[in-house]
Amino acid sequence: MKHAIYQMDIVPGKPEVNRERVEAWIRETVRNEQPDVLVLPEMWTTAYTLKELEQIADVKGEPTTSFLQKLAAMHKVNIIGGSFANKKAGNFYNSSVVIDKKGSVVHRYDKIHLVPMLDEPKYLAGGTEKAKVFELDGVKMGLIICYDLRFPELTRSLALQGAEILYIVAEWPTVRKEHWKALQIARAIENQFFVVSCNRIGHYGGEDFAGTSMVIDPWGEKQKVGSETKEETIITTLPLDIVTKIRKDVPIFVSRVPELY
Ligand SMILES: NC(=O)CCC(=O)C(=O)O
Repeated sequence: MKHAIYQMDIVPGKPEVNRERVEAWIRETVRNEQPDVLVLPEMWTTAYTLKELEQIADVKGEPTTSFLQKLAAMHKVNIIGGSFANKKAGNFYNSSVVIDKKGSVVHRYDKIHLVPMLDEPKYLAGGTEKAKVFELDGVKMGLIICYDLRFPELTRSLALQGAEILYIVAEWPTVRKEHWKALQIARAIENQFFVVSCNRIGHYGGEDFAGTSMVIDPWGEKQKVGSETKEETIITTLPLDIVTKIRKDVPIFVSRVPELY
């Protein structure tokens, strides 16, 4: 399964400009690489311009969802749609969508854990739905958003539902970059799935963002690591057959004794 990850430098508060950039990136990446799955970062339409959300957030997932649906169907490519600020029933959420090659929405997720260090709880409401896996091309997958990475209970639940790939879409600051790297490797090893992350690069609101988007295999080996300083596209093909082999060789899902903890 070939992936293209867009480690994007987001233009703050300019959804139209960011959508134009994403459209051009998708067109070019599909033409050059013919990937099966494209991956975008967290809050890629606006960055963390939380004070401006009333003016620039999506409403009930639009226009971003239709925009991604049109591009997925046109280019026959699956899209892990990163996340975007989204107004629903009077609250703002950090929402993600996943679109398949036909342009159908196969998954929606609102970020459950809001990050205090970037003021999310002041401006956003946390998701209230149980996290679920979804399928693209017959493969079970899970998706979390940035700060969610610190909560192993969430990713374990996705692994127990059968996820073979965990996507992490992020705007993770450089100041905590060692946490970003170590936690992703831990999640891959403890759940024996691939971790594919897409972090933004660049600066906003006094923060530098860490880039270092990663592809980690279920053994914990880094297959690809993005730059810490520049926008780039990371291309990788995941050998999914190793998930079953590793789960057989180190059978943690058989050895668990959840009734004791
Ligand atoms: N956008 C985020 O959720 C950032 C998370 C973060 O900075 C951290 O967990 O540290």
